[in-house]
Amino acid sequence: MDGMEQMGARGEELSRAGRLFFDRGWVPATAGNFSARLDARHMVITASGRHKGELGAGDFLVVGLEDETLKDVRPPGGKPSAETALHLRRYRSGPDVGAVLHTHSLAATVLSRLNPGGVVLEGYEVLKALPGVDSHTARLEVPVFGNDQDIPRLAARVEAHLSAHPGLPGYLIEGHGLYTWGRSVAEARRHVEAFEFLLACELEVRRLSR
Ligand SMILES: CSCCC(=O)C(=O)COP(=O)(O)O
Ligand SMILES: [Zn+2]
Repeated sequence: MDGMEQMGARGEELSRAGRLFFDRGWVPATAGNFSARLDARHMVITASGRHKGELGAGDFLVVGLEDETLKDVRPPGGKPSAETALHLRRYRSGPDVGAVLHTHSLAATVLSRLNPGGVVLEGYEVLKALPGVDSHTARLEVPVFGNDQDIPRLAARVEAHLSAHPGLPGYLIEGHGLYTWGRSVAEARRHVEAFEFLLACELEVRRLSR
């Protein structure tokens, strides 16, 4: 597959994920952003401000992973996601990161506000959909980072934590949403589905236990 075909194929996968996530209520309004690795030096990412349930071929841009220059802007003049630095830093952490997905569900937003020190998920069978988890008895502490409009500064904080805690499959930003990733768009999408299910369960358990 040449570069253009790669971009089209990854864009199509990301658009399908966007439609699913919008239908589930995980990317309201223009919230969320999605990216996929094209090769060792490039990623494709959603343009800023686009409706993630209605993405088409003109809603993606190619960005260099090392120098961050825009390689292909369609339509010309489009700007990459405001949260591009959070994606770039994930790809730079290693070749196993093939896609990065960010959602803004109600559960992720509310739980991250209630638990700024981290959200603990344990006792759920669906935890096994996440990498490195082989039993419902596992205890996953999902870190919560304070929100920040300075995205490169936020990305630096996130990556410092992730490199000190290798194997973490995702994180939350307080009052904002979920970031997760995978080796492919399909794998990252599975991680979004698992996290969103687990976070919704956790919110419901807490609500019913009051
Ligand atoms: C409308 S939500 C505020 C911005 C945001 O958090 C987000 O995920 C979408 O930003 P983008 O620039 O990627 O459209
Ligand atoms: Zn966001």
